[in-house]
Amino acid sequence: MIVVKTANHDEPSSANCGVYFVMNQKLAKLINGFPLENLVGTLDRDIVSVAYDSRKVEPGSLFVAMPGHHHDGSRFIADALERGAVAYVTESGVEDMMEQGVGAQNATGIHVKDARHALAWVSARFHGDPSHHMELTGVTGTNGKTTLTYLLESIYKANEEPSGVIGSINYRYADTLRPAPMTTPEALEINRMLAEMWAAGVQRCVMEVSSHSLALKRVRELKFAAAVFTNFSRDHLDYHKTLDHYKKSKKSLFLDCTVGKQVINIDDAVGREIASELDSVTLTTGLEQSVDVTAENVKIDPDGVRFILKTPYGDTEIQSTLLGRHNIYNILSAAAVGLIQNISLDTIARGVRELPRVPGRFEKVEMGQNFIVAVDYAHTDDALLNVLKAARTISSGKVIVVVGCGGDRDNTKRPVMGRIAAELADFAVITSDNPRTEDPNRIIDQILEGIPDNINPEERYMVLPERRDAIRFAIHKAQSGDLVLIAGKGHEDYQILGTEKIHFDDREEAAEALQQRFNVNG
Ligand SMILES: CC(=O)N[C@H]1[C@@H](OP(=O)(O)OP(=O)(O)OC[C@H]2O[C@@H](n3ccc(=O)[nH]c3=O)[C@H](O)[C@@H]2O)O[C@H](CO)[C@@H](O)[C@@H]1O[C@H](C)C(=O)N[C@@H](C)C(=O)N[C@H](CCC(=O)O)C(=O)O
Ligand SMILES: Nc1ncnc2c1ncn2[C@@H]1O[C@H](COP(=O)(O)OP(=O)(O)OP(=O)(O)O)[C@@H](O)[C@H]1O
Ligand SMILES: N[C@H](CCC[C@H](N)C(=O)O)C(=O)O
Ligand SMILES: [Mg+2]
Repeated sequence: MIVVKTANHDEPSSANCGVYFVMNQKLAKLINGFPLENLVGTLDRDIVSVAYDSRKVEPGSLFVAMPGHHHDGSRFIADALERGAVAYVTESGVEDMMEQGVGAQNATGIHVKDARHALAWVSARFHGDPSHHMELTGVTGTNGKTTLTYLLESIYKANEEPSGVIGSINYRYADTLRPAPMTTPEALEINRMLAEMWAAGVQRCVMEVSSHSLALKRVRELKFAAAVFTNFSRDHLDYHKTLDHYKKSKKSLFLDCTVGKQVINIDDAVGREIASELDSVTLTTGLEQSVDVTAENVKIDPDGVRFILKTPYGDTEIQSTLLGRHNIYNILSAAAVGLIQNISLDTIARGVRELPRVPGRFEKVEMGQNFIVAVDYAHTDDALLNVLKAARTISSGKVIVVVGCGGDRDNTKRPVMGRIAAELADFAVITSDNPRTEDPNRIIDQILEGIPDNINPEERYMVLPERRDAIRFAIHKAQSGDLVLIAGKGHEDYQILGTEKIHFDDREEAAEALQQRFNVNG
């Protein structure tokens, strides 16, 4: 094994007046300290950019060839070199590559055991380790991550601080707003964005840390000032295969990454497991156990939640328009992060109060109708269970749910979601979510498999594979005081049919259905 040693890291390349310039970096400095299996060629090279996709290589790039689920990135080294890469990192033997003629153009070949980790390493160094200079909070868990990031962003805003957010809905800081193709992007994009935020004067960033990103080492070389665990339930078994692998990935944020302070919901069994494996936890949260941060005098009604926030730093009254008991957990976690970052209880309470809604999370569609219509991103069985329980406490009449499950994703949750929808709602309309390349009717059959035989389809559920029809049916069925919950797609403004993405927004569809039913605005 070879370990290259050079001087220590510098500050982010260049930052002033909100302008961020990336300077050339020496290859030796980028790879400094990372274990190498072999090295062919010189490290004394200027690197102008890092790329893990050969199609994004430019003259002077370092190309990191990653093992993929469809291709071995090493297949694209020749392409990267043709486009001007001056060095490449690969898990394949560089001498073999040279023998095959790859690298004949005098590029530097670096053989490593773990190219994903190497990408995380060089991406962080190339951008000057921005997470070392900022206060970065990572949020993991099956549900609640996006909601928590919005809460924390609102708390920072109440504290009059600019902040950045990386998560499922978009990536944003200052006046910059980018679409989010992934909840947690690759290490290269994360570090680039953090460096831009830092250069723009943003000191605090909160990011969702998905289980994929942990398993694929996207966040491995980041320094988290704080990490939060929300909860653990079934999801993503298409990728992780076993619940144990999924759990280990989630836990690895706390056990394998650099984390300063921890906020852990120990009402959750996996939260307790993580806490027991750590030497200490900065703040525990929960409603059922003896914890550091909890809620008392809880009131949940159709307008939101109210409670007394009890913390080691004192108590304060919390009011939020976020709905349901699950959101109390999200508020407790956000408040705990605020507290460990020295934000006052008053400011935390204000930040929570001033967040009116989170896009697509129990987002109401209001057209003057006398029943509630809410769009919610519940796409896991636990989320559906929680949101239907919340719906029940909010509705003064019946609860009607529109639900489907995504294709090319975890199919083990389908029958469980079917059972929960049929058991907890008064009426369920089973429909399509994003079928992707699967047959929508097959997905629906798998959902139906979970519905117990004693539930009468005529009275309690029906199938309408076209999502638009399902939404219209539910809205036409609702009576005064009822609640229509449209679950699964939340903020998504598209539907993926096969490999095609069409515009489709549950909120727009619900508004149109209401308009059609009541002939509102014409
Ligand atoms: C399962 C997964 O995460 N896959 C990611 C993975 O794709 P892959 O393994 O299929 O890549 P591949 O096509 O085999 O290619 C291998 C390598 O060759 C490179 N390549 C490919 C073609 C070429 O011409 N040249 C070239 O260099 C690719 O850039 C890649 O680095 O590497 C790609 C490049 O970084 C990612 O875009 C891709 O994420 C896809 C889009 C994805 O859907 N990921 C989802 C599952 C995901 O990450 N989701 C999580 C969780 C969301 C949640 O919690 O709900 C998220 O954080 O978003
Ligand atoms: N703390 C919670 N516990 C259980 N369910 C929750 C919680 N918070 C939100 N939910 C439910 O989960 C859904 C998704 O919430 P949110 O988007 O905040 O989670 P997420 O972890 O970011 O999800 P994703 O993994 O898809 O990014 C919500 O619409 C709601 O139904
Ligand atoms: N980020 C999640 C979102 C799922 C949302 C649901 N609408 C679906 O398409 O399954 C995933 O890709 O698994
Ligand atoms: Mg999310």
